[in-house]
Amino acid sequence: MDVNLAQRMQFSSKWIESDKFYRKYPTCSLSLTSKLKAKQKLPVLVSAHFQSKRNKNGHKSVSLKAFCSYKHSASVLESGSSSASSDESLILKNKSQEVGPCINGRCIYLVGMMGSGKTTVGKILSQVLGYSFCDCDSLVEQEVDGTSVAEIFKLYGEGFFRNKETEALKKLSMMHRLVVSTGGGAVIRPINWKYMHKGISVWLDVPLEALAQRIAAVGTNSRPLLHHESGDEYTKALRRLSTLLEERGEYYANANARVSLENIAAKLGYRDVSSITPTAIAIEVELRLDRARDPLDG
Ligand SMILES: Nc1ncnc2c1ncn2[C@@H]1O[C@H](COP(=O)(O)OP(=O)(O)O)[C@@H](O)[C@H]1O
Ligand SMILES: O=C(O)C1=C[C@@H](OP(=O)(O)O)[C@@H](O)[C@H](O)C1
Repeated sequence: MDVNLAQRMQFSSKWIESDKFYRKYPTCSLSLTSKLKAKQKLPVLVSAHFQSKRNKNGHKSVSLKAFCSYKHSASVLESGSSSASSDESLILKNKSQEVGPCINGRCIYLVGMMGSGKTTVGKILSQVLGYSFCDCDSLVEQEVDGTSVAEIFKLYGEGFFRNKETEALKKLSMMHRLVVSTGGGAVIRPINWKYMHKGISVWLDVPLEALAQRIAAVGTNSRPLLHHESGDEYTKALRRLSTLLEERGEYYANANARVSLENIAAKLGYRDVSSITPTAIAIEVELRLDRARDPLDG
């Protein structure tokens, strides 16, 4: 949606700068034509009525009506609606073009608890950055003749899996232009950090309840560390994940950047983190990569 607005806009009864609007509502696209930029000096009051609805596919649709009043007369400047998901994709693409040269081919390691979205977000990021995607668990499975992670745990134990995971991270650390989805437990070994610090690591910090909901929706079969609990899938996942997070929280904090879903929800005005799309999370990862570039330079 392309709505011409003057410099300031009224939104939800408070005044905000148009550039702040982008930061607060990254799914919205507003632009000033050069003609309107010139007209900014006119004493016009522009206000916008903004409505966001979710359609049956779960995609957010945003409609905006912009009003302009000048010398006691008011008129609708422009109105329209658009799907937030397509806006998000565009923002992500634009941000990738900015961030790409800064990260300069370094690998991106996504760390976080099981179910935090490392694979889902990692695939999206790799695509927009023109990187390859690698799932560290899949690499381990390949190394053990296609045996699944759950089977590896059952047949050879966790120690064997952790050694294979370290070997896989060592191999990956010699590569470039990869987005790596690491296993949730990769953070516990200091040697793994030595490898991951060759690239840029980002912690996807997702509240436990949301993790348990996601995992319960797909079942715990592929996640052997969740097998020992009793109860329904949600309770089982929540109980075990909370112990694991207590043990691991400080290790995740070793990452170069943290993307907190609670913070994204607050920023976007969502009550619940489950409304945040993987694309919106990928945008936030790129914003962090952008900010992380200075201390990482050189
Ligand atoms: N932002 C999101 N909103 C809702 N569900 C998500 C989101 N990100 C991932 N999921 C779902 O959560 C589950 C776990 O995601 P996944 O990417 O496999 O996590 P990880 O690789 O960190 O274990 C999958 O079923 C995925 O579809
Ligand atoms: O948290 C963990 O220790 C694990 C997480 C899993 O990966 P995901 O985080 O991709 O589910 C997998 O590596 C293994 O089941 C152990």
